[in-house]
Amino acid sequence: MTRLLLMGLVMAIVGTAASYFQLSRFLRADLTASAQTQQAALASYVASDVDQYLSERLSFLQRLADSLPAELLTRPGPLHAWLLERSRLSPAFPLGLTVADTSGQRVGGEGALAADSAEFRGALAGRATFGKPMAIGLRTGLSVAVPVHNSAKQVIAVLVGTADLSSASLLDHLQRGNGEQAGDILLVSPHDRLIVASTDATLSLQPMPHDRAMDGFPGSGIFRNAQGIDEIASIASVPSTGWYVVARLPAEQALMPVTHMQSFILQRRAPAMVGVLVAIGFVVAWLLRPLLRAAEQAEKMAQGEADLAPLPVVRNDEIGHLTRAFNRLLSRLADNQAALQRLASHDHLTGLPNRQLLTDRLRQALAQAERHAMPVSVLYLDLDGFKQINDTLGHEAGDQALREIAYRLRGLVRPTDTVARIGGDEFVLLAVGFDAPVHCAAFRLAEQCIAAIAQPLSLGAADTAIGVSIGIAITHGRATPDQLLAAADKAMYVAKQNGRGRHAMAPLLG
Ligand SMILES: Nc1nc2c(ncn2[C@@H]2O[C@H](COP(=O)(O)OP(=O)(O)OP(=O)(O)O)[C@@H](O)[C@H]2O)c(=O)[nH]1
Repeated sequence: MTRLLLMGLVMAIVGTAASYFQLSRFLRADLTASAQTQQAALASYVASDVDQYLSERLSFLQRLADSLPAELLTRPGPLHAWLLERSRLSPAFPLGLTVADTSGQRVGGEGALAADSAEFRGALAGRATFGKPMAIGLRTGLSVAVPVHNSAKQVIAVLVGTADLSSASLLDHLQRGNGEQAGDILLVSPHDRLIVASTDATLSLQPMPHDRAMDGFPGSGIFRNAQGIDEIASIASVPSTGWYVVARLPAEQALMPVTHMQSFILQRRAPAMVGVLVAIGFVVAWLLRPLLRAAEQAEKMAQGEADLAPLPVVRNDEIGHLTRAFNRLLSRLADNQAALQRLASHDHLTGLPNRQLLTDRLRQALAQAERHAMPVSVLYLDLDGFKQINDTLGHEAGDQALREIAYRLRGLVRPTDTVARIGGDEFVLLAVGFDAPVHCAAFRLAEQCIAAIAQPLSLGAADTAIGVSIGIAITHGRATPDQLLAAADKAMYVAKQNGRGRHAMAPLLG
């Protein structure tokens, strides 16, 4: 039963472990794929939003440059007023609008201006150019420079607008895209190796860390970041600036349902498993109880502590079948035992009790005789001239003669008396409860024996006659079996010496 329970336990553990690992793997793959899709959509949405935000500002600035009256370039006051007026009309460049001549000298307006900056040089070369994001106070500023042309399409000045990248509108885009989920979105300038903006404000304008996502790996995947944490990240580019947007989410966060499912399995399945095991234990114990009882009973029988008796058949199942088969085996064993006992206590030729059984019966008879003051008589018979039958007619005929004589002797006594064969041609009759006078009754029985044995025996072709000498011994119980038999044997010798075919009486024993 312990082995069955152990087997059940192992099966339950293996089943739970298999479902634990299979479900975890399946759920992990599923969640990773859906998180990657989600991050990819988010990154490209934010990237196109940022691109639109910057393109709008660029084209607005270019329109402004194109509408700038050339004569204002020589009149700083009115130019300044013109720029202030445009700033008021549009919040696109809250951190300043500045006009510089081709040597980089500010002509009017306010805000960042650097004659050696890439954007200034780009604009001088006739290209609208984005500058490097920079901190302006607590804000993140981005300078955009566009050329101002004269009617001959020559660059006569540069208009620089400084947009606010930390402005609510840009962050709104990022935060709205980020939604409820943890993780963050970064706007990265690979050229400047700089984080331009992030939903995590502390990362804004920080140097770009070195990891695969940040290095511009296109598409989506699971990456290990600079802190050694696995992230599900997607990258989408912002074409107008060459920047890109990284939408990233800690893998642990994305795979939270896997952790929940695992703890659910461990917390719910473990008690259920214990319950199932207890139930299995009870059922197995109920099923095996008859078998255990039968085994116990059989063990007692084997040890000799209980009699060989059929086991009760409790149920009509396999165990009942086994119990019935065991009972049949038991019955055969009892038969064999009885046959063995009979062989040990009976003469195999005539079927009469042998000397051992005669001695037992004598002991019982003597004990009873002593208690009830009853006489016990023993007649010791030895055939006369039996050897001659063997010698003349053969051993087989001798056997037949012995069987016939045994049969005749049995017919002379009561069922409670004993006729035993104790030697080759020696028989003993044990008779109890003769009427008084006992010796007369014993004589009568002896004469009946002599007469019965004298009857011709049909052995082979001719009838044969045989005689018998009989010694009689009588006691009232105060002799041992051996003493009684020895006395009867001695008397039988007297009968032989007196001429055979007769009986003689031993002196009365106590
Ligand atoms: N056929 C047969 N003969 C047996 C068996 N057991 C013993 N005998 C023979 O019985 C004979 C008994 O010997 P005895 O008692 O000396 O023979 P007996 O001729 O009766 O001699 P007395 O008693 O002096 O008359 C022997 O020849 C044994 O071989 C048996 O089981 N079958």
